Amino acid sequence: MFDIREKPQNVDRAFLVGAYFDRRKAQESADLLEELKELVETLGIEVVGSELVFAREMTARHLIGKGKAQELMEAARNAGAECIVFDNEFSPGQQRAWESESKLCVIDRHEVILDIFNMRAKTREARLQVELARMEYSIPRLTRMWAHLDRQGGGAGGGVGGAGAARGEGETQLEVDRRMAYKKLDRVKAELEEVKKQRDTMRKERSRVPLPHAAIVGYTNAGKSSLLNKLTDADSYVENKLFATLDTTTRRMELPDGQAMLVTDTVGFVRNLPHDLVQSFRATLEEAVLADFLIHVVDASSPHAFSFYQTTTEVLAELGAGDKRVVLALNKVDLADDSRQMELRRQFPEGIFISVKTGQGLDDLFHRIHDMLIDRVVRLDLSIPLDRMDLVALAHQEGKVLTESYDRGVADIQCVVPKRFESRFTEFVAKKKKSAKK
Ligand SMILES: Nc1nc2c(ncn2[C@@H]2O[C@H](COP(=O)(O)OP(=O)(O)OP(=O)(O)O)[C@@H](O)[C@H]2O)c(=O)[nH]1
Ligand SMILES: [Mg+2]
Repeated sequence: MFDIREKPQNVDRAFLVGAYFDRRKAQESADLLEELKELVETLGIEVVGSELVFAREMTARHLIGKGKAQELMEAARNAGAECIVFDNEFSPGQQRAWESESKLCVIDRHEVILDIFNMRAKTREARLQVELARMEYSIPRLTRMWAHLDRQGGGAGGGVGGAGAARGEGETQLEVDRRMAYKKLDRVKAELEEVKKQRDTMRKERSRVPLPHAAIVGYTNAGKSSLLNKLTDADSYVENKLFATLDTTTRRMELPDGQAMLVTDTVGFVRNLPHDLVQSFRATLEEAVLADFLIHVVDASSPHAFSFYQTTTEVLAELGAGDKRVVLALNKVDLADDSRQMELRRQFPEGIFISVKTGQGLDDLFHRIHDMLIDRVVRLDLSIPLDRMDLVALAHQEGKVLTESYDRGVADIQCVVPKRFESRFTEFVAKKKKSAKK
């Protein structure tokens, strides 16, 4: 069988490297390296050292200059690291070069995130999505895996290839491995399709009850699951960890005025999230794309709040949810002092300060959500001819019919329907009755 390396499990100490090639990016790269530290620690790996490197140009073999590369390898070894983690994305070739010269395992940010996702994925769908993303990442790196096995004296039969992977004539072992890997990839894709179909069915079931639907989105650790729990008395998995949630949970909630709606919790975003990982979580995030509006949660206590906010909006745009209406909730305001709050007010004039922990600001949030629901529906007075009874049926099905009467081949109805259906009815909007002025 084709297996993906479970490398970080064998690694206890890591040395981090972040390289930047434009002096203006110094601060951003330093922040990202700090975040990488958190990501690596999430995997249970101790960070024994790190270095931020400025390089004038990228090189094909080591990404950065050879002398600097050797210096870093030396530093990593001296610090007792078993692994070098790069904040930049590596080509498979660059990764190989670093590994063979440093004799340490070398991974990049992409692989760290894949491993965290792998650790966290719980439902079948999330597991399949992660497996798919990891396979897509690993296949171009198969030569490297194979080299590892060779070195361990494992060779044929172990890890890659295996039973049923008989080598065709003129086929190298590597080609056999690739063929097997692609076969497995297709299997996982097919299985995922199946799960998606089930999810679609569930969604259709849900849309039969025409409840408004909001999705909670935001950077990882912002407090999305906490907010869902607070809003719905639900029991979503809350933890002070990155990517605690990898599946979407949809729950019903009631606003203080008794109005019901659905709320979905989603996976958190992170800067430099591998593109294919975003793609593979597209299905899960579809909930966000299909929701009537979004509740964007930002961790107000983080000095990086604004850049977290930007990342989330960028990923949302990439997913096709860029033009959704948004309620912006600046959470954890209990941890932000007055001057910080003033700064946030400048950065996010439309934001609502909340604290899921203390309950502060939740009433404001409810109000804003309530406002969102009001302009989601439209009230119509209609005169529909009887040969268009399908529209009367549509009004019943998708909205609420308030009054209904039949007279001389025409159905007069007053109804409230979701805005997206309004255009279907415009032709039959009742002319205003002539006012009896004369
Ligand atoms: N001080 C404070 N902590 C909060 C607040 N809201 C959430 N937290 C904490 O923030 C951490 C992250 O909360 P989660 O709800 O798991 O965050 P999330 O956005 O769902 O995170 P992921 O699922 O990892 O993307 C937890 O330790 C929460 O207890 C708040 O208003 N104030
Ligand atoms: Mg969560």
